[in-house]
Amino acid sequence: MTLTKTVRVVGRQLDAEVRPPGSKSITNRALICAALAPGVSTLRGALFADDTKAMMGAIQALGAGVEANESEQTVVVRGGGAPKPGAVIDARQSGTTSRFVLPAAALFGTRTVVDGTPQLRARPFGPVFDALRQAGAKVEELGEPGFLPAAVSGLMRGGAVHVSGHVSSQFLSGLLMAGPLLGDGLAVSLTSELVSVPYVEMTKAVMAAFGVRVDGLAVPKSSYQPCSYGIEPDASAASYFFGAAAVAGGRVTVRGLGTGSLQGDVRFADVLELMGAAVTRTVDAITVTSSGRLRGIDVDMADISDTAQTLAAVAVFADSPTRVRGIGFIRGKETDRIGAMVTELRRAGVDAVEDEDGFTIHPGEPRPTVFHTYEDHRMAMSLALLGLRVPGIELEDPGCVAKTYPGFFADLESLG
Ligand SMILES: O=C(O)C1=C[C@@H](OP(=O)(O)O)[C@@H](O)[C@H](O)C1
Ligand SMILES: C=C(OP(=O)(O)O)C(=O)O
Repeated sequence: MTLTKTVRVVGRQLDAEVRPPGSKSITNRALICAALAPGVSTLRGALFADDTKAMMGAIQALGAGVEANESEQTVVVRGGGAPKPGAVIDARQSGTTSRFVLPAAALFGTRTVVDGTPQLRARPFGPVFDALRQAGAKVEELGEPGFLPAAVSGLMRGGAVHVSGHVSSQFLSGLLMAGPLLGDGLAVSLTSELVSVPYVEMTKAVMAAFGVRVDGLAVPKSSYQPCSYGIEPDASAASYFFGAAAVAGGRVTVRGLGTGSLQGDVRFADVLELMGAAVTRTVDAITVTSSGRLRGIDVDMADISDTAQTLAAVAVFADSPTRVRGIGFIRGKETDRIGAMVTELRRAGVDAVEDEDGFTIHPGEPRPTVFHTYEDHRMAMSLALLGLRVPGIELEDPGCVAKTYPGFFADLESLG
């Protein structure tokens, strides 16, 4: 029998504050930069979840010392080491870990194997393999061509490389982070339009905190400096709490995220504003207030696609259809997120339509449903929002949220 989680309906207007755990994306960038910085760095406010534990294991395999203190949310990293011959990295389910660690591993010339779960093995890696070869590395594709597992070896020299942008921005971010340690530096050109653009700005900002400058997409040869680095809460995680205010009505404040955030996904609050919610922002908090009455919108989410499923759940309760565009590439994430979301909403009786580059959600009254979650944390966290308003919503395999947010259901229940 599958273990399920029943979501409790919120019977009154919300009035709550929450501080989600640290950003997955910033934690995994800071771990890579700290591993490449000779000396001791301290990361504060780090995320402890499956994806970041995968990265902690990965940088240890690359020779870094890692002292993690989960209750304090700190990670002390001794950087500047090197992998031992025969190193094997298990990136688990984590796209960021695998795509960031491949270029970093190729800096050492030691043969290193990178692999992950069957789900990660089904996600695309061809663009980073090609780019590493252009920079002088040897890449062995040990399974299906273009997919994990793979082994990198041979010393990369760097120089000019071309990489596609339309599949994932993580290829570009991973290359940039390895760039300063290459003999010839690195100058990347994109061969197709970049998705998830704010994540590349985040990459540059974290590199800058560790003393490395990026000019456009060129990284001159330089070196990382160890530092003490504070990590803000996860903005994709925050989208579920903003969504909760929109769905249940009332007010939710997310602490620790504000006008200076490094994360594009804070813009999910702007999307709810377009739907009729009120949003206030300070340097340290974002508050979403809603009457629960929402209008449908037409929106491009190519920059903030991790929040597209959150919007799909919210859009069910709007008074007109919502069309989301620009996110065809999310079919290659933990699951085909467009197909999965449309399938599940339709199972609940909602008129949801799959488009090539997104979906359209028509207003509806979902019926009690046990939702499949497709081993995708964002399917579980998004569909949970329906349960705040509709009785009888259950989620299969609720433990899948551990990929980025092990305490999600406790925090959701803390809202009221
Ligand atoms: O660089 C990052 O930290 C991420 C980039 C995005 O992926 P894509 O660039 O593949 O869209 C996002 O979906 C992922 O959760 C984290
Ligand atoms: C797509 C995601 O993760 P990743 O690509 O890092 O596995 C996500 O967290 O939604």
